[in-house]
Amino acid sequence: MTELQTSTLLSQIDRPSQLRQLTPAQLQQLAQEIRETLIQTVSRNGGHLAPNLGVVELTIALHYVFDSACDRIIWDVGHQAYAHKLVTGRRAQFHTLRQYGGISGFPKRSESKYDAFGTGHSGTSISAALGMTAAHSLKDSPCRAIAVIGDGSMTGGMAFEALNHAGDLAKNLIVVLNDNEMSISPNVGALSAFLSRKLSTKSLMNLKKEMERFVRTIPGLGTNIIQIVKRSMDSLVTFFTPGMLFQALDFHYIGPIKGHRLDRLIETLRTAREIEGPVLIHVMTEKGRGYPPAEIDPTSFHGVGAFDIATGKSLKSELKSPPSYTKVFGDTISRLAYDDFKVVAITAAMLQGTGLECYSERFPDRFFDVGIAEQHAVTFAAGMAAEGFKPVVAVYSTFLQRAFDQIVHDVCLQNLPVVFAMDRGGLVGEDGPTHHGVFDLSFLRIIPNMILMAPKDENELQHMLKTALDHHGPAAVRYPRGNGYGVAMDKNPETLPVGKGELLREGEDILLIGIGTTVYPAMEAAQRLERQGISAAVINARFVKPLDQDLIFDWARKIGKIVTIEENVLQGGFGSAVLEMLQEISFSPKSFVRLGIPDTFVVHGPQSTLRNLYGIDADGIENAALNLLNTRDGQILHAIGQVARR
Ligand SMILES: Cc1ncc(C[n+]2csc(CCOP(=O)(O)OP(=O)(O)O)c2C)c(N)n1
Ligand SMILES: CC(=O)[C@@H](O)[C@H](O)COP(=O)(O)O
Ligand SMILES: [Mg+2]
Repeated sequence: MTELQTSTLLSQIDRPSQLRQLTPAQLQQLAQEIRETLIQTVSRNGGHLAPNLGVVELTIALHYVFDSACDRIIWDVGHQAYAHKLVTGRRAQFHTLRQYGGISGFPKRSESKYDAFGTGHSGTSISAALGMTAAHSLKDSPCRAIAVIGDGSMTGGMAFEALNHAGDLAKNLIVVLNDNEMSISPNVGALSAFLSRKLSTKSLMNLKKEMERFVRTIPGLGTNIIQIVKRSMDSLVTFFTPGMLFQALDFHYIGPIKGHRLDRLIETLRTAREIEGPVLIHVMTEKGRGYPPAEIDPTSFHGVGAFDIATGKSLKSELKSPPSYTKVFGDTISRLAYDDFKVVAITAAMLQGTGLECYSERFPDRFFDVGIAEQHAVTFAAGMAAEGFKPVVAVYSTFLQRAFDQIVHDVCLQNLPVVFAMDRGGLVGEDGPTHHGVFDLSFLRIIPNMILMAPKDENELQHMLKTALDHHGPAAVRYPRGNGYGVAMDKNPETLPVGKGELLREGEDILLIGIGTTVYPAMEAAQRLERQGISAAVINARFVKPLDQDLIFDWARKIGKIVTIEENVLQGGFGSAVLEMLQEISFSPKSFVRLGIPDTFVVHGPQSTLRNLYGIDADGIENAALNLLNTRDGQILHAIGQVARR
């Protein structure tokens, strides 16, 4: 073996096969260098620090044992793939992590041949790895597929569907269960409790040793009897440990293994590679390992903004900023739950992210964290609604996508009063295409019985939540990632008239109709247009469904030139709804432009950059309005997102 002679080993690793040239001591040193790089980079760019620090040794071991040019390593969620990126040829770009134009914070097939499968949503790795394993077998390929899944992600139904199928297929799949006893917050559920039976495992191991010793002291027992006792003790140990579950699913179970011991990991992975049939390796790791602030508070360091390395403190300005929409949601729902004991809140492992921490402390009996199980969350809510409760499913827009059928079949078809509080609606920023919540207006507005609204600011959010809870059927409120505008908050949340928008500004030349985050930019564009002698009317639609037909038709008829603006895909979204409504009443506007996200997956980058890119900020709306006013009457322009700049 040629040893690499350098103090910075990482700078010499251009491809994973080079890891095999390193000595055990060098591999340890590399782990240290990777940790330093992770801390440095994430402290500047933000990102998922604690999950990544926890899998440094596991990443090295996987790339050491497997030939990742051929074998497929699939990272579940993919928020822990930074070390993988560092050793697979992206070291030089790593400083651009999560930045616009830079490398993604998640595995991405278009970014590297080593990113075997794109991820961002939880629970997909075992299915994908099993699909690859089945494909390899059909192709007669020797390549292996390895799913690396966290204990949190293992709480999702899809992971179990895949395990069930894998046991049946009996192919050579390897699943690495990365157990740090944490989801974003401490992991919940019976499975989690079962997996963490380590103490009992230890005591059972001791018991086993003692029994063996004892049996050997009994005179006259032949080796056969001793072997039988030993074997029964082995099954006893497995029976009372996590192995039992996976063995019942026809997996070979190995573990629990210490996940920061490179030698153990390498040895175990080598063993697993030689086993016929599906194998599950249970690896115990520590979230945040090697950076004390993250070890102490792995939840805050799960995903962080820029921070000071010495103190671990956020570098976000200390200046008082307006409350986030998430905070306003949490405060409002607590208030509404105080007034009405039938209000219950449900999260799918996003306690902090959805702003339910205070609520969960005040109303522990009426709070349910179901694990990373959005589909179950929705049908669970439907069950509670059927019994007269008013469930609020607090969920990121992007994660609700996977519960579409539950919304249709279990909630809307039965017209049950479930409230969907959809945080992170619209462009979320640095997490990128896996996390942008830009489809919800389209996929929810097509479902009968659903009402769907989006607030223009944080004050309107509290009113919409009250409106949703007062409604006698399914209701969805969609709001963005980030802070409100700092507007005055009305003292009490009020019920808004369902299906009514508001006219914010009268005008004569052009009509701007915004929804949610696009309303204030539309107002700003209108002010800029006014300075150029153009009079723009602005409507805040408030509801995507039902639309305020009277208000929109009234102004559409008066002005005839219309721009709709939405932070959603144009396909089937808000603008489409307005067009359909006008067509239904046989009204043809003189010209019509829809601004929104075109038929594409939006990359990662700051929200402001992305909004500008797709022309849904004040600049874009102003430009679109000027372009439209320069066109001949009688033209219906179906703008596709980016509008040509003047
Ligand atoms: C479908 C879905 N729901 C929610 C999330 C948000 N989320 C990202 S990571 C995470 C926790 C994952 O826990 P685990 O798999 O144990 O990984 P760890 O962070 O502990 O390494 C959650 C809930 C997601 N990515 N996908
Ligand atoms: C990986 C994942 O899905 C979450 O950690 C997500 O990145 C959180 O996003 P927010 O930062 O918007 O809460
Ligand atoms: Mg975990």
